[in-house]
Amino acid sequence: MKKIILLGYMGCGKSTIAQNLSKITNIPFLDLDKCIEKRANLSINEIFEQHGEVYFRKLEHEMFVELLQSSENNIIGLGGGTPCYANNHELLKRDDVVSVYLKASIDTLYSRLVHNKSKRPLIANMNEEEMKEFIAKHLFDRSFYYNHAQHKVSVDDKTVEETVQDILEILA
Ligand SMILES: Nc1ncnc2c1ncn2[C@@H]1O[C@H](COP(=O)(O)OP(=O)(O)OP(=O)(O)O)[C@@H](O)[C@H]1O
Ligand SMILES: O=C(O)C1=C[C@@H](O)[C@@H](O)[C@H](O)C1
Ligand SMILES: [Mg+2]
Repeated sequence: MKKIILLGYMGCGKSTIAQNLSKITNIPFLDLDKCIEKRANLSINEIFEQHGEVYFRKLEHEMFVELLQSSENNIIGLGGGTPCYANNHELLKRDDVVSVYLKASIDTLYSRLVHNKSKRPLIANMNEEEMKEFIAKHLFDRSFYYNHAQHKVSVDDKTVEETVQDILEILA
């Protein structure tokens, strides 16, 4: 069975959707951010603060490659930036994976992130106006990489269950 990779911008629902998909399919879920935190014994925020983003991106790439190398069946939820560094986007095209971009609009992302930004170091210190502009520009830059996924699922105005159903149809 192929590994299932969920990707997309911060707050698009990778962790939430992957957990629910995992319950239905009985395929174990691995969250790349959580794997990195465990390996470094630090939170994502602490890694950024103590070692900087470049160090984080290196760890992120190594951990992603390691997860892909394991023979276990998994659903892997990537970090929001994973496809955009270290040529990770090329790994989304591999024959032994099914990669799905959870595509969310700027408004959807903003409304999900605005009250829930403290654990996300890239936006933690922004006010609401700064955040909206940041998301718009950042999403534009990152879309090139996200679009390397094999499949795209729009998550706007959908419940968790509806998005999970869309992914099950891709996997069928
Ligand atoms: N229909 C929905 N689908 C997914 N998440 C939703 C939905 N409606 C609300 N949410 C909320 O949006 C947030 C999505 O956050 P989640 O941590 O799953 O995103 P993420 O893509 O993993 O972000 P990050 O890249 O920062 O890890 C959660 O708080 C979740 O409860
Ligand atoms: O979008 C990003 O670059 C990030 C998203 C999170 O999942 C974490 O991987 C980290 O906060 C960086
Ligand atoms: Mg997540």
